[in-house]
Amino acid sequence: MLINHYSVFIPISLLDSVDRQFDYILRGCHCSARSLARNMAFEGSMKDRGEVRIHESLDELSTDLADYIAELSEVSVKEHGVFTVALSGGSLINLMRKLCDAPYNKTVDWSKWYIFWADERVVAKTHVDSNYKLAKDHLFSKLPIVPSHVYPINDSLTAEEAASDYKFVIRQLVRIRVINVSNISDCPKFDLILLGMGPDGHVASLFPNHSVLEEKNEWVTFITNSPKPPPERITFTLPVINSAANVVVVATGGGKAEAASMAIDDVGPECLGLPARMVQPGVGKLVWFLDNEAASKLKRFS
Ligand SMILES: O=C1O[C@H](COP(=O)(O)O)[C@@H](O)[C@H](O)[C@H]1O
Repeated sequence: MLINHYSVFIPISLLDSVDRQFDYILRGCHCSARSLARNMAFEGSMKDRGEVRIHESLDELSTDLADYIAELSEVSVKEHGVFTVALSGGSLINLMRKLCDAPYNKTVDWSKWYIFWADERVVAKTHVDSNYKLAKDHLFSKLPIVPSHVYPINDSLTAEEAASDYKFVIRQLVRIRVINVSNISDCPKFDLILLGMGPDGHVASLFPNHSVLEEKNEWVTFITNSPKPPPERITFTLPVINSAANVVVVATGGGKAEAASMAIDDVGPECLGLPARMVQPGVGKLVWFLDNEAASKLKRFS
């Protein structure tokens, strides 16, 4: 027997050690009754840190992530005719791979997708380090996305020029209302910004203790001294990320457990400057997709 996408509240007796700020939902995806217990995933929400979804396996996480993105796409297309989505690079792209499979490849209205990058390495679009190349090779070359709806950075420019050019491109699309405008800032309001998180807690190309975290005026900025190679990058700023209608942060593996705890748990002021913790959409929704390893140091889920 297959049981798909059911939800059941955990008996309160099982939650004795859990802070009551959370509403826990026990959720099984695509699993047989016998394997139910093994395939369970936890889902909870916590004030301004958003919703946290913890998965037993990468396969289950990928399915839930694809479901979630497909749902947001449907809602956005219904509400304003398009789905504007900003991608990151890294492990996120492989975790989005299920979007290329049934049913999503047929059911999602790909013609309405407009694709941007929350951060990009300043390298040629054909370079192995390019976030555009990664997404193209593994995602949108396999999907019927309209080529003119894909907005890579201009790779013939310097980092500074590329950031300013990208901002211009986004501004034009805001002007013609392909991209919505935030009503809490003068920033674009992307329907979805998808972020990975590094073991140091960086998101997009916003690195810990970097002056880029202070940028309040620009939509897109650049760095030339990234602690993670390659050094030259452009990135959405925190005001843009925090103006999105939806932000998803995906982190997997034990190497990210400390950063995940610092980003999500109710911890001391020393964590407040961690880039992943500074992701705090003003009116949008924040959802964390973690596997067990990345969630292993979360106080509230242990
Ligand atoms: O350099 C980058 O790293 C982060 C995290 O990558 P991951 O492989 O650890 O998931 C990524 O989100 C960002 O887009 C990328 O430029």
